[in-house]
Amino acid sequence: MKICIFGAGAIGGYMGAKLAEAGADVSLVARGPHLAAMQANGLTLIEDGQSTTLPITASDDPEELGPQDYVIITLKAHSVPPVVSRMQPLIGPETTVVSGVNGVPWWYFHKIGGPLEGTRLRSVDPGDAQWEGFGPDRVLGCVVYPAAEVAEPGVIRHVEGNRFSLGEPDGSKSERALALSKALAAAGLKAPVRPRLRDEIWVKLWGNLSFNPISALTHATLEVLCTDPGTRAVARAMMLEAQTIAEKLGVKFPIDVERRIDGGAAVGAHRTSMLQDLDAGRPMEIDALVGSVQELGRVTSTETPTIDTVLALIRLRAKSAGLPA
Ligand SMILES: NC(=O)C1=CN([C@@H]2O[C@H](COP(=O)(O)OP(=O)(O)OC[C@H]3O[C@@H](n4cnc5c(N)ncnc54)[C@H](OP(=O)(O)O)[C@@H]3O)[C@@H](O)[C@H]2O)C=CC1
Ligand SMILES: CC(C)(CO)C(=O)C(=O)O
Repeated sequence: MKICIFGAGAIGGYMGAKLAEAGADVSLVARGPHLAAMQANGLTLIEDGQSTTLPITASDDPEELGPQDYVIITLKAHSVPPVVSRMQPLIGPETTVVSGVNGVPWWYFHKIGGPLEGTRLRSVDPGDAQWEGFGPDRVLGCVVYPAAEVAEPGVIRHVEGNRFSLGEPDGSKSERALALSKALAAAGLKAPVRPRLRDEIWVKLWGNLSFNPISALTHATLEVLCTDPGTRAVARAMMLEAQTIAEKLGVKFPIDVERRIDGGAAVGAHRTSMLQDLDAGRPMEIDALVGSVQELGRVTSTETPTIDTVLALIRLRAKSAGLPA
């Protein structure tokens, strides 16, 4: 089984290192100093205080790697549409594309059934680049739970978690989903195949939708913003608007908003990825995490006053920092 991880930074590097360690046929697409370091020295994973360096196939040229059984995309959401055409050499007739990206996935309305079947999402797939360039039938969904970072070029530090939930858009336990799940499990990762992946997408998205922009606007850690009564109320209002949208789309939430916010507080003094991106002058995943939910609000005729307000503020914050909004 040939697996290529496209955009092998923190999450893709972590998954790639675990697969390589287990002897899988895995290659990574990366760029810049991180790629150069992996090509020169291999990929180093720091996990549980132990550092392991592995030889790895890494390239910035998909032509060199050729068609794959699985292409696992672990780019930031906004980085995907511009590189769909560059990914084509990795894609053969049987290739499965796994979308390991936070936020509402571009394939959300594929095989959902009902009147919204096939609806495209401009916020996450402008110009239908992924819908047309991959084709939704190739897609296997993925919710990414681990936290990791690129400690220095070529070096991935695992922070916590090892679950990558997988799910077919139609909820089936397909052969391709089960085979990937087995390969990831053999690498020591948890990769359950879920019949209702969209439910998990929303529980994760609840946090990213609200905690991420609030942290970037206030520079507060998760612990602080989830316990401060004012910002907790803003997060709650955003999450309740999202819940109304999701339930109209058939989602069942296994927990309530208060428990989700308490879970955020329990993570402690974490600076969300959006705050880290803002501080580092990198584009933030605003459209995938917040704009997409506003778009789903329009699609389901749901009012989203708090999401609209926070989205306007975070977009302006990005603009003032000279970043894409
Ligand atoms: N990190 C985490 O703990 C978690 C992340 N996620 C989600 O996972 C996804 C990936 O995040 P993360 O791993 O943190 O992101 P990273 O930025 O660490 O990884 C993406 C990598 O792709 C590279 N890249 C970008 N464009 C290209 C290109 N055209 N060709 C080759 N390489 C490219 C980037 O290089 P460069 O640095 O030069 O841009 C970077 O190394 C996001 O959606 C994120 O929200 C989810 C859970 C936790
Ligand atoms: C906020 C958190 C921890 C989960 O909601 C996250 O995923 C992020 O920092 O992007």
